[in-house]
Amino acid sequence: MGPRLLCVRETNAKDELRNRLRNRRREMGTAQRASEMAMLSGHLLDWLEEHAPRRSLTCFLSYGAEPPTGELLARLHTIGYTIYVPICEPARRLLWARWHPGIEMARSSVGPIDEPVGERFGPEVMGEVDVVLVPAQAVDANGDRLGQGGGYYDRFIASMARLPQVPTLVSLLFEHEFLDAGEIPVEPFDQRVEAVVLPSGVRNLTPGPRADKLELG
Ligand SMILES: Nc1nc2c(c(=O)[nH]1)N(C=O)[C@@H](CNc1ccc(C(=O)N[C@@H](CCC(=O)O)C(=O)O)cc1)CN2
Ligand SMILES: Nc1ncnc2c1ncn2[C@@H]1O[C@H](COP(=O)(O)OP(=O)(O)OP(=O)(O)O)[C@@H](O)[C@H]1O
Repeated sequence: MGPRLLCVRETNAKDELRNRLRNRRREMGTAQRASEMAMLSGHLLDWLEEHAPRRSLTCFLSYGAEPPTGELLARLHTIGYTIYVPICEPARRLLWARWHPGIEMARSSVGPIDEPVGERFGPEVMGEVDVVLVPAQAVDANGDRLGQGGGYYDRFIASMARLPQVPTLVSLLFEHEFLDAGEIPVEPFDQRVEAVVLPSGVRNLTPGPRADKLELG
């Protein structure tokens, strides 16, 4: 099979898995999502003590049935973290804005979501950031990640390659969203995360060979 056909197959497989995972998140209900998030947040806060010496990170402002980050963000601010959140730009690029409780929000230029007002920062601000919390619908034991399908974080992570130091990439997942190695279909542009935080604890991931790159030669 040629590279182009291979990508069509992987794209369809991703969409199917995304739909299944989205439904499962909705079926969990608010109470279970909140309870898994509370357990996960405890592990994350402990882990950050060692992995975020400058107390600086990025986090997403959750929407829909994502792991709800509201209380985590407030807690991180209280204990002194500098927090950046993603800003959607045209052409599926991300910029970054500082976040703190009560910051004024305004409608995004590209979609029906609200984003903090204030200065925008490019990828170079990641030189000051210890950890990027990467939104995901699922991650497998290789660190391969399935996102919302915009490719925003894949592009952003690729754009950090030229920085002298890159933050640690970590996803927050509900327990059932951590999958066996190879369960996530991958395409050549997909970027991996290094660890996941689950309600049961932190898992550091050991990347296996890339199936896509092998098949494409
Ligand atoms: N909370 C949170 N913020 C986040 C992300 C995220 O996953 N979670 N993102 C992570 O990347 C970025 C936004 N990602 C997005 C991904 C897809 C679409 C979107 O419009 N999807 C349409 C399909 C559009 C199209 O294909 O033309 C849809 O789902 O209907 C919007 C934003 C940045 N901020
Ligand atoms: N580095 C890149 N350069 C150009 N296009 C890219 C790059 N990375 C991803 N894309 C495009 O983004 C699209 C979506 O990718 P993918 O399905 O992996 O998104 P995702 O990782 O689930 O989304 P997100 O990162 O927004 O959470 C792909 O069709 C791909 O063409």
